[in-house]
Amino acid sequence: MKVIEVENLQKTYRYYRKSSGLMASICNLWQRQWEYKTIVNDISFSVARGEAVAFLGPNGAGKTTTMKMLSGILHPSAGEATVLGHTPWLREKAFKQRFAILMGQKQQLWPDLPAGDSFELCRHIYEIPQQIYRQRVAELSELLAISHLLDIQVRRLSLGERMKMELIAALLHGPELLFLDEPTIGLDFEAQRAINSFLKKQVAEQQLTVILTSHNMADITSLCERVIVIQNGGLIFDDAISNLQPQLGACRRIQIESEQPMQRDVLSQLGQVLAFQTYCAEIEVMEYEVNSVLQRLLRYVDVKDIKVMAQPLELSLQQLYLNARKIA
Ligand SMILES: Nc1ncnc2c1ncn2[C@@H]1O[C@H](COP(=O)(O)OP(=O)(O)OP(=O)(O)O)[C@@H](O)[C@H]1O
Repeated sequence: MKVIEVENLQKTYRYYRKSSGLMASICNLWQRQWEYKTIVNDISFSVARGEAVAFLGPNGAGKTTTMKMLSGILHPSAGEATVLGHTPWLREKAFKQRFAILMGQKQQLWPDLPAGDSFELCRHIYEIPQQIYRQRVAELSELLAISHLLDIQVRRLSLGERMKMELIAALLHGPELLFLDEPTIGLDFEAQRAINSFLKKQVAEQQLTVILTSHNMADITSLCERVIVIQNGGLIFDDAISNLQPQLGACRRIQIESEQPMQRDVLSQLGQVLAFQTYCAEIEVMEYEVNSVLQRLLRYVDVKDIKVMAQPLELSLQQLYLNARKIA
């Protein structure tokens, strides 16, 4: 069953440029020079129930704008979208009951109230039956290990604790679809891990559908198997993460530790030298060359230890952005 279906979605903003100074401000009241900027350009994709999809792209690519359209915050300029069987921008009550949006940069809980009070407010807004509400708060706060903090004002919580509270608030009404925009921004490694493993459990056990936007590769690899990439508002990739590298011509990194001093020249004949110190180095080679490079390495270098690693995801993405720019 499809939870999201998007066809030729487009968003163009109309805005005017304003020169600085009082005179320019006065002139602007009569004479405005309108400009148009297409932020999301004709994108189409669909997402099935229970899928966790990473929605990626460089800064300003149009990710948040797309999420805002799919959650009904923004009206598109053209195109169609059906989310959980609803047209999102009609903002029907039945639709609002079935999804949640969580933005790491925006605080949705009342800072002066304890999170528990804000949850009560959510209970009233979403008309959650008392028993189900109590059960969910207990379950979710226990899973995130913050049951003891429910009575503390939100502004007194750490960033990680606040984010966990925000997650509970988003999940209280049992949404089937969750839009996550940079959920772990600014969080330390431990808090990131706790939130990611919690989300993974929700996806696996509750068949929660997740659309995740993040610049943190750990969020993406721990939760999503599929990735949609947009650049300059256009869709440039939609496939399994594991297919991102093959499409680009996958690279491998070889880390070498040597018993004897190594020669940089020798290594540069085998691959691209990424790091070099006398006794350890890292080179990058194409995946299909790995076997022959390893054989030659063992011949020329007195190897103490050797590690072959996949290219980091962020590099694959960078390469994808570059390739798309060249084609455009
Ligand atoms: N109201 C607006 N009027 C004009 N341009 C806008 C408006 N809102 C957003 N933009 C522009 O739309 C572009 C895309 O913004 P958006 O927030 O969707 O990007 P993003 O992919 O989420 O980026 P980031 O990764 O930096 O969060 C940006 O260049 C931004 O300046």
